Amino acid sequence: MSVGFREALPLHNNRNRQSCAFLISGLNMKTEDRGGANAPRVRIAVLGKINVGKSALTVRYLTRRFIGEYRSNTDLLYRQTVTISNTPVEVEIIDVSGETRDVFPIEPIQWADGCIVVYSITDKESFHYAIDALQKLRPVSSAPVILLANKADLDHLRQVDETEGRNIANQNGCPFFEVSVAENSNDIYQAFEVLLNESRCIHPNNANKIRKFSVTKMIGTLIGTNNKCQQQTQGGTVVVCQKSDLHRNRVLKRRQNFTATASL
Ligand SMILES: Nc1nc2c(ncn2[C@@H]2O[C@H](COP(=O)(O)OP(=O)(O)OP(=O)(O)O)[C@@H](O)[C@H]2O)c(=O)[nH]1
Repeated sequence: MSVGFREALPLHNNRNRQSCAFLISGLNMKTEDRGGANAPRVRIAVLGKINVGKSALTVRYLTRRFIGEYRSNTDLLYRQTVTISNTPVEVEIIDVSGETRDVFPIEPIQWADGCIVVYSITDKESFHYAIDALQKLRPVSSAPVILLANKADLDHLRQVDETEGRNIANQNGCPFFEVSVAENSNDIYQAFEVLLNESRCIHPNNANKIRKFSVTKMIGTLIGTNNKCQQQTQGGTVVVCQKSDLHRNRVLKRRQNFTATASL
C-alpha cells in the first residue's frame, strides 16, 4: 500500500508540480547497463536505524536481487543508470550505515537530491528513529523524502502497524510505502520511481557525464573484499570513499569489513 507524490506534492514542493504529475503518470523505469551522454544525475540517500534493510533495499532496486546474509559498518555509494519514462538518468545512492552513527548524518542528506527513510515493521525503535529522522531532515534539506516500512513479510513479528507509518508520512507530507525487500515487492520499484521523478523535477538541469557499469560486477564487489577506492565496472559501481571526500568531490564516505552473500 503506498501514497504517491501527487498526493504529497502540495505539502512538499509546489515547484514543477504539473511536470512531476506527468512523469509519475508515465512510470516506466528499468535498470540499465548504460545511459546516453549528458544523462541527468539524481542522488539518493537511504537512511535508517541499523538492520532495517537499507543495503538490501538498495541492492534489490539496482539488481533485482536480495542480499541475504552480510554485515557492513560504513556507508556505500552505488552508481547506476536507469531509464525513467524513456530518459536515462544516472542514479547515485548512498547507503548510510546505521551502525556507527552517533550523530544525525547531515552530510549525505545535504549531498542528496532525495531521501528514503527506512524502518522495519518488526522493530519499534527503528520506527522512532525514522520519526526522528523525518523531523531532523527538514531544517537541513528541502529534498523530497519518502518513508519506507520494510520487512512486511515478517507480519507475525510486527511491532509497527501500517497505519502508524502512513500517519507519520502524512504528517510529514511524504509518500509512504510498506514493502518486503526479501519478497521483491513491486512497491520497492514504485517508491524509487516516485522519488527519482520528484528529485529529477527539482533538479532538472543536473546533467553530468555518463559512466558505464556492470551490475554483475557490482555484486562481485559487494561479495568480495576489494578495498580499492572505486570499482568501475561495465554496469554499476560501488564507491568506497573517505569522509573528507564528501565536500571536495561531492562523493560519499564509506565502510570497511563488508561481506555479502547474494541470493536470487
Ligand atoms: N525477512 C526480511 N529480512 C530482511 C528484509 N530486508 C532485509 N532483511 C534482512 O535484514 C538484515 C539487515 O539488512 P541490511 O540490508 O544489512 O540492513 P541495513 O539497514 O543496511 O543495516 P546497516 O548497514 O548495518 O545499517 C539482513 O539479514 C537482511 O537479510 C526483508 O524485507 N525481510
